[in-house]
Amino acid sequence: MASVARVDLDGNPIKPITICMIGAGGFIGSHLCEKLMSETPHKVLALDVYNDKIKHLLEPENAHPWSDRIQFHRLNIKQDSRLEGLIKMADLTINLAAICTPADYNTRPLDTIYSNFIDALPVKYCSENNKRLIHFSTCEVYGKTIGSYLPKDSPLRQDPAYYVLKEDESPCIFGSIEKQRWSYACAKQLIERLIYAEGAENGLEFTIVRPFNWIGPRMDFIPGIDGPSEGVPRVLACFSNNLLRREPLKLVDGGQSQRTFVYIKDAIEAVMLMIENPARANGHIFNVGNPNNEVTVRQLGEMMTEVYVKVSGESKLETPTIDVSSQEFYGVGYDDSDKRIPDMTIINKQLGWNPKTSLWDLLESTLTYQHRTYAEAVKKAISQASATS
Ligand SMILES: NC(=O)c1ccc[n+]([C@@H]2O[C@H](COP(=O)([O-])OP(=O)(O)OC[C@H]3O[C@@H](n4cnc5c(N)ncnc54)[C@H](O)[C@@H]3O)[C@@H](O)[C@H]2O)c1
Ligand SMILES: O=C(O)[C@H]1O[C@H](OP(=O)(O)OP(=O)(O)OC[C@H]2O[C@@H](n3ccc(=O)[nH]c3=O)[C@H](O)[C@@H]2O)[C@H](O)[C@@H](O)[C@@H]1O
Repeated sequence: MASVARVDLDGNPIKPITICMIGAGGFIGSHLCEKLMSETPHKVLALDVYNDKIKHLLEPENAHPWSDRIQFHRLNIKQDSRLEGLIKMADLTINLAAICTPADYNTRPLDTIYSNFIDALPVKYCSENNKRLIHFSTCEVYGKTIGSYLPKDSPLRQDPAYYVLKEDESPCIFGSIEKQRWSYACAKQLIERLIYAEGAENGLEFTIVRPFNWIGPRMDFIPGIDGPSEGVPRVLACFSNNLLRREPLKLVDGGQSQRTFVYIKDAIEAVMLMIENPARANGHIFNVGNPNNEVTVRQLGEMMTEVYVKVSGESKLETPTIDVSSQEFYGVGYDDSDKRIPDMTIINKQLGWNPKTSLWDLLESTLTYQHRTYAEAVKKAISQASATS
């Protein structure tokens, strides 16, 4: 409870602070706001163009005990003179705002680069006003592994030195310029360098977070239900949509790419430690992921299919997956990260954080949420579409 004395990792009492959270209405922001409201005394100035995912925290009729600790400001950081004032009112700024769905990187590369680099004005305002910044980057800054460039049968591909991703050692390896997939990773890399330089030259107190595929409830949207019918969200929402509609899951280029997935609730614990332990978090870049939850995308699809059968009580399709080329699914200029295993040394040492939830368990709670939230709406949309066709 907020009234119980809370201490940081060094045993010092934690003082209540005001946080300016940009992109608070998104997937990660909504979970972070929820945690801050229910378990801490901190105040949040929540900035976003949308607030659907945090409405439950804002509605006054729910008479929440935290209603005087969260304030929503609807604004687009591209063009709003209120931004600097809000950053000045806070002790800490957390910047989550970004275009971060791969389907946009090669089809809307300009918007992607502007959103992830040019629009990151909060860096300048934090530096000029001596405010602490926690900035969300991405594991995509590592790009492809060194191992992916070795011959297919090279035994070195099995050596962790060629694939484990380390904040202070691994290079950033992107494809050629016409592979516009890398527009996002490259913009994120440059903003990391800018933040690092502000730290080195102007004393900006910063922490950079590199999330490795955080997943859970409220991630992205279900096309045609709470997002555009033609929209392509990230893989969790794509596969959830297929399962809800009883369609085969589409495996891009055979689903051979590998990912490690971490449960959003575990990852939020890591962000809380960063917020409340500035002396341990400032000046660091942190991988936040779960190296134990590695699967190929094909294995993810198979596991989601099994879990969905369990939580929905529906039968499995005869053909649960189909292969689709990346060109067909994402268009020209797509490319992929082959494998993403986070090294955990720095986050273990500085914050003592470790993820807890297995992939099966996190999929079970997430797909239970997806089924409860969307199954009826999807059925209705399908029957309406068949009635009008
Ligand atoms: N979810 C992950 O696993 C993951 C992985 C790597 C990196 N990240 C990074 O974490 C951050 C948050 O990711 P997320 O998954 O919550 O994404 P999200 O799309 O759900 O949230 C981003 C939020 O930012 C808002 N936003 C974007 N541009 C804005 C603008 N100009 N003005 C105001 N608000 C704006 C959006 O409306 C959205 O609510 C992003 O920077 C993303 O690159 C996330
Ligand atoms: O979440 C992260 O850590 C980062 O990675 C994501 O990139 P990626 O993992 O490639 O995004 P997804 O859309 O979730 O795709 C994962 C894999 O599934 C595949 N996929 C996706 C959707 C689908 O229907 N089928 C399918 O096989 C993709 O080709 C890719 O190999 C996004 O770039 C960001 O959200 C973020 O920075």
